[in-house]
Amino acid sequence: MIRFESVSKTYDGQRRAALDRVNVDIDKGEFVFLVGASGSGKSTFLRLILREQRATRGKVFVAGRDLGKLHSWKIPAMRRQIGTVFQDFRLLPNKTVTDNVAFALQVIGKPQSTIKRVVPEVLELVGLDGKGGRLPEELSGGEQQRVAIARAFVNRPMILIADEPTGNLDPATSIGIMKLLDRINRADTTVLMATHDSTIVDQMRKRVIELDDGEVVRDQSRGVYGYQ
Ligand SMILES: Nc1ncnc2c1ncn2[C@@H]1O[C@H](COP(=O)(O)OP(=O)(O)OP(=O)(O)O)[C@@H](O)[C@H]1O
Repeated sequence: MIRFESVSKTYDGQRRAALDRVNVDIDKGEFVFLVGASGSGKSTFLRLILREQRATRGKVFVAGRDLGKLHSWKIPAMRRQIGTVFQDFRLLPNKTVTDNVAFALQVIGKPQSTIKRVVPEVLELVGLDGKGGRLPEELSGGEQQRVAIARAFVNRPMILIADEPTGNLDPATSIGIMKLLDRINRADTTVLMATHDSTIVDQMRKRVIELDDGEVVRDQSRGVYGYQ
């Protein structure tokens, strides 16, 4: 589903590579934690998958497509297959929960009848039924993150990328969010999550890929946050 073949990325004007000859193969339906110190290259790794950045050397494949050869007009369609969730939720503050989720479908041209049917379904899936009429500011942080996950998942993407999704949440709320991501993963969505949350990584026992200074220094199935 995601394949990095000897991928290096050096940002313009930088001497050090943000990613250095990275080889990674992630299968459909896997759940993968991406860990590493600040500046180790996690966000760069995620940006390459979204084609927000291009590899300086090597090849990145998503769903069999070589992103280096992807025409720029094909990028939006490729990105539609990837849901994204961030630490800071990134909801539209003046839109209700329902409208935040519906908007994701409107922009890709889904008919109103589909939107009316699908949005309540996904809100129920994330545990927000009955809260569709609220504004983001009327929700807790955990609930706001559930809206963001609903929005990322409503189009049933093949891949869900989560960049520090529990970074702003307390431990109990974080567990709820992880249960939700686990459920989404069980529905055959490949989940890739960058995190500093060692408790979560240690509890979940999923595959762990660790970056250090742009290099993969560990790739462990059923791993923990740090070395054992
Ligand atoms: N747009 C950019 N231009 C130049 N250098 C960059 C850019 N983005 C990141 N870098 C550099 O690339 C390296 C990797 O950064 P990256 O953001 O991928 O790390 P990270 O692991 O996601 O860090 P964090 O956990 O703090 O989010 C760092 O040295 C950073 O300074």
